[in-house]
Amino acid sequence: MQKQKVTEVVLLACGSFNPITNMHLRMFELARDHLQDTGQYNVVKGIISPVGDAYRKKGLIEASHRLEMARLATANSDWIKVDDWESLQAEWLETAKVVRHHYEELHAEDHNKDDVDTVHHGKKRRVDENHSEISRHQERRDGPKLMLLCGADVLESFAVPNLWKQEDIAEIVGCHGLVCITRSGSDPYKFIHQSDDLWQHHRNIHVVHEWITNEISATHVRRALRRGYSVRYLLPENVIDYIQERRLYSAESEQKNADIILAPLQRYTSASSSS
Ligand SMILES: Nc1ncnc2c1ncn2[C@@H]1O[C@H](COP(=O)(O)OP(=O)(O)OP(=O)(O)O)[C@@H](O)[C@H]1O
Ligand SMILES: NC(=O)c1ccc[n+]([C@@H]2O[C@H](COP(=O)(O)O)[C@@H](O)[C@H]2O)c1
Repeated sequence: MQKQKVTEVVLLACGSFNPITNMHLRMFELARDHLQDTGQYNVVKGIISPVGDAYRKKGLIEASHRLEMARLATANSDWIKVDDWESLQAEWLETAKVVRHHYEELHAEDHNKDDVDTVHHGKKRRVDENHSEISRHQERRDGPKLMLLCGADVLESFAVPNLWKQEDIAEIVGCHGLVCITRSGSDPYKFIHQSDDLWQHHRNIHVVHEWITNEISATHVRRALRRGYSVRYLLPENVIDYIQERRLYSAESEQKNADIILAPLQRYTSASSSS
């Protein structure tokens, strides 16, 4: 019997992580179990990429703190790492660009090994050229695949008018892959079924059903913190200590960016809706 080829996978989670919660960590475990159960994949690394301050979401505290909390939360993990590249960018970056950056990093060694002009230089090119380059590259190489890891709310946000560029969704889902964790109130299977664009790539979308309904969200955690309620068991202990020592979340911190009339994402969406 022919042995099935096992592909190495790196999981990338992008988000605010304001703050990181146990659910964010659990997402990685769920995704790894699910992919490895198929017998087709071996998950070798998880990357947490907190969004930069320029995202200007209401209540978003400084990236330096969000990074440090994510580092504390993953200190005991031998496979989940925190990456600061996205958070250090002066401007907000679309997720497709973050995925591209990490894909390039992963394959940088390969690129150095040969002279072939690959996606490494794709940054300056049009996105469709990038797509075919990534596909060609993936066909040629045995290197790890990069998959975006997210909750079902992010998948469903693909349908919010002008929030995501179609070519970005095609690049993320079509060229790389998506692992989506169910959240209560979401139905990712139905969502994928109803979208012709996503259905085209449905084999690249791995839906992981979280049977232990878990609605820990950073919003709930911040709310509890500013009301002085316990958040024990929702976040790692060392993250709670970090927050409490610095009094990071308060009514005041929740008002951060509240006066921003056009946050970068809205600017981008209104620009693309008028073009
Ligand atoms: N309870 C959950 N179940 C499944 N996915 C989750 C859950 N909580 C967060 N995620 C996912 O984690 C990723 C990063 O989350 P992010 O910090 O941006 O969102 P969040 O925890 O929902 O925060 P907020 O409440 O501030 O919007 C996203 O893909 C999000 O969908
Ligand atoms: N067009 C895009 O690439 C796009 C749009 C909306 C959110 N995102 C990303 O999704 C993640 C989660 O965002 P929220 O915390 O706003 O749900 C963030 O990393 C953000 O950068 C990307």
